[in-house]
Amino acid sequence: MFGFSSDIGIDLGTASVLVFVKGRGIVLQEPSVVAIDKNTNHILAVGQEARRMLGRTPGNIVAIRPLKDGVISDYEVTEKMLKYFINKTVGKKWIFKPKIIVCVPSGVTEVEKRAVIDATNEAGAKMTYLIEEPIAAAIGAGLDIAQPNGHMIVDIGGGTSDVAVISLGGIVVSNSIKVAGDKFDEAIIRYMRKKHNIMIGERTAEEMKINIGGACDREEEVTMNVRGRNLVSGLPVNIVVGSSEMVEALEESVMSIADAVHSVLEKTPPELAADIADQGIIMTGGGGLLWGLDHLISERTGIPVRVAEEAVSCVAKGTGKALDSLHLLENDIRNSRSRR
Ligand SMILES: Nc1ncnc2c1ncn2[C@@H]1O[C@H](COP(=O)(O)OP(=O)(O)OP(=O)(O)O)[C@@H](O)[C@H]1O
Repeated sequence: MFGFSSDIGIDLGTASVLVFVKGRGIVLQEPSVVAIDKNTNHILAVGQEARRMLGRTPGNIVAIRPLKDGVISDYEVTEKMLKYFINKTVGKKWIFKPKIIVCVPSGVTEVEKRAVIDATNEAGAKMTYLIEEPIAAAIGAGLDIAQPNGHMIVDIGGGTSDVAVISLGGIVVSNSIKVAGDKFDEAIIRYMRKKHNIMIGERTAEEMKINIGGACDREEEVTMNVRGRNLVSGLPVNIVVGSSEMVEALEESVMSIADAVHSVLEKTPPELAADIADQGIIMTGGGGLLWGLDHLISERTGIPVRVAEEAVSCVAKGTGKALDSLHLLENDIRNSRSRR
């Protein structure tokens, strides 16, 4: 059965992929994970199903996260994953191929941009456009970025934290660091190994971050039962971990994000800095939901911080909305040659 395709916005994230279809909104949100049979090179599962396999695969199966630190680390697998998600969204056979906008972190190099464009074209786009993450996040957070008014966006994803000052539809000052949600998880794994002699998996670390993690101490300590493997005995163990321990584990990562925000503010022209001081900083992305991070950045900068509504889907929504203004955003969106 042949179908008509609609234009698509994709937030191609390190942790998850979100797909926005014009007229339908966000239609897909799945982890950026692919499970592959190493012997045959066949894809066994993509997204949610593949994520369940992370850390639990037999020798011949590998569960891969093809994006690392906000950029494509495994090109072929990224292309296959994109193909799968695009097919899942619009079907396999189109009369017209869709135009696709993909969102990339503000710090990506030309080579990395090219890799995203090629993978998307290979996956079936008629034309691929790129939009920088902070611009998409700002549009998704409902800001009117076309005005001569300074806005600061802090988008904390899985692989990168993007800090940007936006005015008149463009980025004036920005910084992108490879410290975000994934580094929080790694810090928790390291902490558990050092302090408790326990090895935990990535998924457990993420659960701990979401349930008891924090950038500063809570009024009331919360705890979680954590399962792992004792490094000395090699046996499975259960221990109770408290939220104040997580503050200690995450301190260094959280501080580098606060430093990045501070350094962008230092480089911001005074008029725009005054606008930001009036309106506050907007935080988006899943990593921005870390308990108390808004509070910590606000304390460090003296500027109020607001976490955007639906912080995780903000970038995808903004990418989708940008489909309506491709002509207006031509300066920020890099066009690519279409492929046959
Ligand atoms: N409530 C929460 N508290 C803390 N972290 C969270 C919460 N919810 C999600 N996260 C984290 O947010 C991160 C994913 O965020 P998001 O989906 O915005 O990233 P991404 O767009 O895939 O990554 P990137 O933009 O770096 O490519 C993950 O590290 C996830 O563990």
